[in-house]
Amino acid sequence: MTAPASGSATPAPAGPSIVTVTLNPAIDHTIRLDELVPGTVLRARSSVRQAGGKGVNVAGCLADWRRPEDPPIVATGLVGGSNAATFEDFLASKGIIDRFVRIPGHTRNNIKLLDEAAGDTTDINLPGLTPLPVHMAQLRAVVASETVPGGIVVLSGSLPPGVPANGYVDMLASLKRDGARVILDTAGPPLREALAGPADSMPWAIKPNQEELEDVVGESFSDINHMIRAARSICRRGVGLVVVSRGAEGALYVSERAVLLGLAPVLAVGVSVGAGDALVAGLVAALAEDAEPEHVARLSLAFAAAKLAQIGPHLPNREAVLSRMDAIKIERREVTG
Ligand SMILES: O=P(O)(O)OC[C@H]1O[C@](O)(CO)[C@@H](O)[C@@H]1O
Repeated sequence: MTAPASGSATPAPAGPSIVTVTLNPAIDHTIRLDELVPGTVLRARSSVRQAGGKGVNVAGCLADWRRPEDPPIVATGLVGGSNAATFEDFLASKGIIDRFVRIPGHTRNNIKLLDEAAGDTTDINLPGLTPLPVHMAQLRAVVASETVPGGIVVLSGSLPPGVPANGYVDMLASLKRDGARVILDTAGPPLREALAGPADSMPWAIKPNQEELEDVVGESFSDINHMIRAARSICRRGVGLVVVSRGAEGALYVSERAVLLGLAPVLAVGVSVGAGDALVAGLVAALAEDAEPEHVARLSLAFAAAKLAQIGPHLPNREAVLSRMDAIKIERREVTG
C-alpha cells in the first residue's frame, strides 16, 4: 500500500469490508420468448449472456449501490479459466476486486427462459465444474486473507459437484473465528448441514425462500405464524436473522429483536431472476450501516424491487433504489412461541 503524502490524511473507509463468495457461478443466458410452449419450436425475441451466480449478483448490486468513500467490494469463488473473461470484464466494469480462483474448464451456462406472456422465468441451472481439493484450499486461503473482524462475508449459492454438502460448515467456523459477520444464502442439503453444524459456526443471517425453509425444518407451513415459528426455531440455533423471501409477497424478517413482515406490491412486476440476490445485497447494505430492523427490511426489499427492472447483476442508481422504499409496508408481528 502507498503511504499517504506527508500532511495529507487518507480518509478511513466509510463502511466495513464486504466479500462475496460464489463457489458455483454461472454465465446466465437469458432468452426472451413471446410465450414458452414446451414441446414446440420457438423463436427467441432476444438473448443475452451475463456473468451470474448468487454471490456475483450480490457483488454487482452492491457495487452499483456503493459510494466512492466506501471500500470496494471483493468477489471471490471458483471460476472456469476457459471463459473467465466474462467475469473479469464484468467485475472490472463495476470496480469489484476480482479474487476468483481460476480452475480448469468452462464455467457453466445457466439458461433463463423469459416468458413474456406468462410474465415469469423458467430457470435451467446446470451442475457446474468440479473443483479439486487444491482449488478449495486456494479458495479458503483467499477468503481468510480477505476477512477482517467486523467485515461482512456473503456465502451464496449451490455447492459445485464433488464438494460435500457440509462444504460451507468449515468456512463458516473459520470466518466466525476471524470475527466476520456471515450471511449464508443457500438451499437444500448445504443449508441443512450448515444449520446442523456446531454453535460456533452458525451464520449471522440466512435468506431462504419459503420452500427452502420448509425443507430445512421438514414442515409445510399452514400460515404465516407457522413460518414465523419455524424461523424462530432457526434463531434459537444461534442464527441472528432469518429472512424468508416470499416472491411478490415480500419477505419475513425474524430475529430476537423483532418479527417484521415486509410487503412490497411492486415486487409483482419484472424479471425475478436475481431478485433474491438483490435482497441479500440490500441486507448487506443495511447491516453495513448497523441499521435498525425496520430499515433493514425496507432497504433490502427496495433493492429487490429495483432489481426487477434489470436483467443481470445490476441495480439502478441510489436514488432509484431509495425511491422504492416508500411503497414498502412493514408490519410488526408479535413474537410468540
Ligand atoms: O447457485 P445456484 O443455486 O445454482 O443458482 C445460480 C443461479 O441463481 C442466480 O444467482 C439467480 O439467483 C443466477 O444468476 C444463477 O444462474
